[in-house]
Formats: sequence, structure tokens, C-alpha cells
Amino acid sequence: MLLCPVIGKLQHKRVVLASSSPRRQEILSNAGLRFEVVPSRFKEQLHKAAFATPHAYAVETAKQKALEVASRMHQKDLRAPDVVIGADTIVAVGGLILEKPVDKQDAYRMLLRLSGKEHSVFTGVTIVHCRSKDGQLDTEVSEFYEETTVKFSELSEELLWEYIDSGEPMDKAGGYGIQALGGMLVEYVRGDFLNVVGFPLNRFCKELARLYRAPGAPGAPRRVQRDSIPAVHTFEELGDADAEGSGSGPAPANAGREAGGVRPRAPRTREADLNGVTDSQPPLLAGLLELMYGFKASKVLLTACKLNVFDVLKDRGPLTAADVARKIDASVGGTEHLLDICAALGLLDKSDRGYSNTETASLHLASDSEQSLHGLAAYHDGPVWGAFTQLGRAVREGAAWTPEPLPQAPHERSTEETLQFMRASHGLSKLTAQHVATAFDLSPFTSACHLGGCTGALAHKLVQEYPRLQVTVFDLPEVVKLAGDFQTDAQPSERVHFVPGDLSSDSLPPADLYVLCSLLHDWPEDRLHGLLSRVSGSCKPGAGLLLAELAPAEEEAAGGAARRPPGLRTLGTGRRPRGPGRYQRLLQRLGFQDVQAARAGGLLHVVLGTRAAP
Ligand SMILES: Cc1cn([C@@H]2O[C@H](COP(=O)(O)OP(=O)(O)OP(=O)(O)O)[C@@H](O)[C@H]2O)c(=O)[nH]c1=O
Repeated sequence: MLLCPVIGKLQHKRVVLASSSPRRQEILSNAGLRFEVVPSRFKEQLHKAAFATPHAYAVETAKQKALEVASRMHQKDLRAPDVVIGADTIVAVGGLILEKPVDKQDAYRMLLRLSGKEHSVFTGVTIVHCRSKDGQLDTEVSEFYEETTVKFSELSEELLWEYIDSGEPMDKAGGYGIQALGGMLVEYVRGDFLNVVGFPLNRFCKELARLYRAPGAPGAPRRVQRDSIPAVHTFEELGDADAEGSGSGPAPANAGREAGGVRPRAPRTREADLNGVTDSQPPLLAGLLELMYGFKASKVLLTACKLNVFDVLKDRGPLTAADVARKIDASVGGTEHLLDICAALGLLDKSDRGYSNTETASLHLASDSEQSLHGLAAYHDGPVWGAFTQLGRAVREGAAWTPEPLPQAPHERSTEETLQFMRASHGLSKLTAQHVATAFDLSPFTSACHLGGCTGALAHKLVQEYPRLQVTVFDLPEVVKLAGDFQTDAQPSERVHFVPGDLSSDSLPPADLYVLCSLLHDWPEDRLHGLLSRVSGSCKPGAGLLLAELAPAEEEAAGGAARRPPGLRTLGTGRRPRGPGRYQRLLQRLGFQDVQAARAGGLLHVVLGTRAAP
């Protein structure tokens, strides 16, 4: 795939999409870009008559959107992201620029204007590269636009109003969405379809390729050697990862990284590149190397968490390596090396003044943040890491070994080990609870039972969302005994009760909704069937069963995984996560009806079914 290396150029940068458009977010995340979303507050009110062409207007609006976000973020925490992307989509017909309709009448006027005719859709895009220089924001702006021609059929009055009443036109330029119902109005499209939807992905990739083109080969396609190592795979490469962006492209925001503890490598020919190159790197080999090297990055992250690096840097301006070393009671040289690698992994920002947390690090890796995954890191650095280092011996000797050791052997756990497991589970549950609780409307249910509900994080979110709901948390006695030690962001509620018991042998507490969350993805088929049959047997007609499970990565779900080694979500379980369709069919077979599936945030999918009368 040619485009991957292009998108990969942004991999180690803090990228922000300055847009609230869900379509843009989807297009870019489907392309594999990792970014934060910070919608722009720029008012789209530029004087249209002042622009010679409609696309000049779109490009300027896109630029103002992106610059507003870059300067707001810079002012807010004195550090700007590396790259801000802004976009603006307009429809141009007969010399008029159409944006989003303000009301139904406006939508009607727009669609009538488009009926039976060709029009142009322009998306202006701006890529702003930012860096902080002496506390000032320094930006470098690249901009472009793409034009697509769209022809509408003649639209009858009735069709027009039916479409307007669907509500679809209101947040879309020109008053239609070609990707949904609006597609029925369209006779033909000439040009990039995604440009109409809101983001010209193809042109964007070409622009990135142009911006990040390696020196010495302007525009010339270059061959990729079979044995060249793609992207960033060793710590040395991580250390000079930004050097990839040097050359004729914009200087990266944290240029000067080589001043840190990582030894600069001798210059070498960079073969894998972007601009229209033959990318003959077999995906399988790239995947294999990722698997081989991946543990190094994990250990760096886990160690930095364990040494409380992200706690020390939270809510503070940049600190030097010596400052951090003093606070974590470690050597300066070792700390500097660790911080440099964290920066190269995108966990920290490095500037002339020192190191600071990225937003993600403050949010998820500091131990006291609301959405902390510090407990999960400690669990992986402790028992999980330990189990993996014993893998060879366990396999040779035939000892019981599973990648997730604790849930499998409750009787062998010490209190501290149980707590460690609960901390890990608590962090993840808090992060996903809101999505799980609101993926479907659960208000018809009055009692729920969260099986394996651990610390009650999801239970508390459920009662917060549904004022009539009582929730029982059912889990092993030693878990229930310790659950009181855990805080949830929700107020403690009298509508949450804990009941000790064993899922596989004890009878389940009565409820009209059973919930299973992040429990089943690595279970073998027979165990899964056994549990679901037990739950189904406890469901009265009309009762619900809600499953929230790890979603396969998008590309796996789309069948793309066959060409690559399994991805991160499979790692350690030996099994690919089951897609929602699989759970839907299982529930249907067990006598559930109206079985629906939905996505719950980026990590989970949720399936809900209702027990039919026997
Ligand atoms: C023609 C067409 C447009 N759109 C959407 O129209 C909005 C344009 O408005 P914008 O001002 O460019 O963006 P926004 O939604 O206001 O977001 P922001 O970037 O925050 O200004 C964007 O959403 C686009 O997807 C579709 O979803 N489908 C289509 O067929």
C-alpha cells in the first residue's frame, strides 16, 4: 500500500485535526492517522465577495480554522501540537457559494438550486506545522484544494422535502450528504468522492509526500530494497525519528532531539519513501519486525510509568532530564535516555527547555488522572511480564500458562495480586464505561447484573445514566471484598450492590438485564458457549443481554488481517477478537431476538439482545 508510508510520516508527531466534522475524523482515522480532535472556534464568516474564486474562500477558511486551533493550544499550555490540519468544504453553483444550511427553508433553496444540474464541491485543506520558539508560536502553512463535480437528478418537491425532513442536510455543505441518503440524489460524480464527503484523502497524501520528500530525490520515484527496514524499529532510529521529516519538508517541532541521549546514527540511505514510490516492502515482513521489536517499546512505556515519569511531568512546564532524574531518584544519563525514547515514541514532547507530557500521557499515564491506565501498566509490568518471561519454560514443562494469568487462577492469588488485577481492570472500565452505558438506550430495564463486574466502575456509570436502574455487581468473593477500595468518578450509589459468587458454578442473581464487559474476547469457544447458555437460562422472556467486547481492529474486521501477522489486540490471547456479527449469531442461536450491534468508542463493540418467549 503506497499511502501507508505517507501517513506514517506523521506517526511520531502530535497531530491535531481542527474540525468537528465526524466525516473528516472517520476518513483520516480509516487511513491510519493518529490524531487528536480540537474543533476550531473560527467563525466561518469571511467576506465571500472578497475572494476571486470559491476555492480561494475555502482554502482561506480552512487556514483560519487551523491557525485558530494552533494558537489556542499554544496559548493554553505554551506548547503547540506539531501539525494542525484544517479543512473547509463548500458547494459552488452558478457563481454562488453554498455552506451548511441555517434552517430547512435554506436547505430547500440550496437543493432546488442543485436539482438537475452539475455543481462543484471544493474542499480547501491547510496543514500547519508548528513549533514553539522562545515561547512564541512559529508556523509554516501548506495549503491546497480539490474540486469534484457532482450532477444531481431533477428533484421533485416531494422528494426534496422528504430528504430535508430526514434531518440529513443540516450539518452539510450544500445541504446534502453524498455518503448517505443524499447519494440517491446524485446522477454522477467526477473526481474524488471523499473530497465531497469532506476530505480529499488522496490529494492530502500527495501533499504529505511532497512536504516530507527526502533530500536528493526531488520528485523522482525510488525503489525500495527488499531488505530495507521500514519506519522506526530500533531505539537508535526512534531517537532520530524526526530526522525523517528533515530535508525539504518542514522542520519538525521538536527538532534538536539528537541533542538528547540517543546516539545519532551514521548517515544511511533511506530507501522506504513516499512520493509515488514502489513500496515493495512486504506487509508480512513489516508485521514480523513489529512483533519482534514491539516489546522494547512496551518495556520503555511500562518502566516510565513505574518510575512515575508522567506524574512528575504532569501539570508542570518542561523539565530537564536532571530535574526529572532528581525527582524520580535515578541517574541523569539513564533518565535522559529513557526520556528521549519516550519522546520518540510520542509519549513526551521535547523542546529546548526540556521534556513535558503529551496530552495523552497526562490523561492516561499519570497515576492520579481521571482516565489513568497506570494500574493497567503496573499489571502488565508485573504479573503479565513475569508470565511472558517464563513462557519458554512453561511450554517445555507443560505448566499451566495463559497470557492473562490472574483471572485464570483466582485461588492462587495473593491479595496484592488481586488488587493489581483490579486496578488494571478499573482503569480500563472507567475509560470505556460511558460508551458501553450509552451505546443503546437501556432505560426500559429496571434491574441489571454486571457479571464479573469487578470494582463496579461500569455499574456506577449505569446507575448514573439510568435513574431507575438498580445494578448488582457479581464477582468472586475476594474481588467483592476489595471492591470498596476503589473510587469511581460517579457518586457512590445505593442502587449498586455487590454479590459474591462464581460465574461458572453459582446461580446468577436475578435481573432483567445481564451485562458482560471485556471478559469473553480471549475465551475458547466451549467456555464462551457454556457461560452464555447459563446466562441465557437465567433470562426471563423480555430480559436483555448486553455484551461489550474488544473490537477487532478496523482492518482485521475488513478482512485485511489475513495478509499480516495478528495485531496488538490479539497479542497475548492467541485469538483474534470476535467481530460483533459472531456474537449476534451466538445470541440469536440462544433464543435472543432483536439482536443489535453498535460501536462503543474506539475499543469495544456492544451487542444487545432480548430473550424471546420460549
Ligand atoms: C457535500 C457534503 C458535505 N458534507 C459535510 O459538510 C460539512 C462541511 O462543513 P465545513 O464547514 O467544511 O465543516 P464542519 O462540519 O462545520 O466542521 P469544521 O471543520 O469544524 O468547521 C463537512 O462536515 C462535510 O463532511 C458531507 O458530509 N457530505 C457531503 O456530501
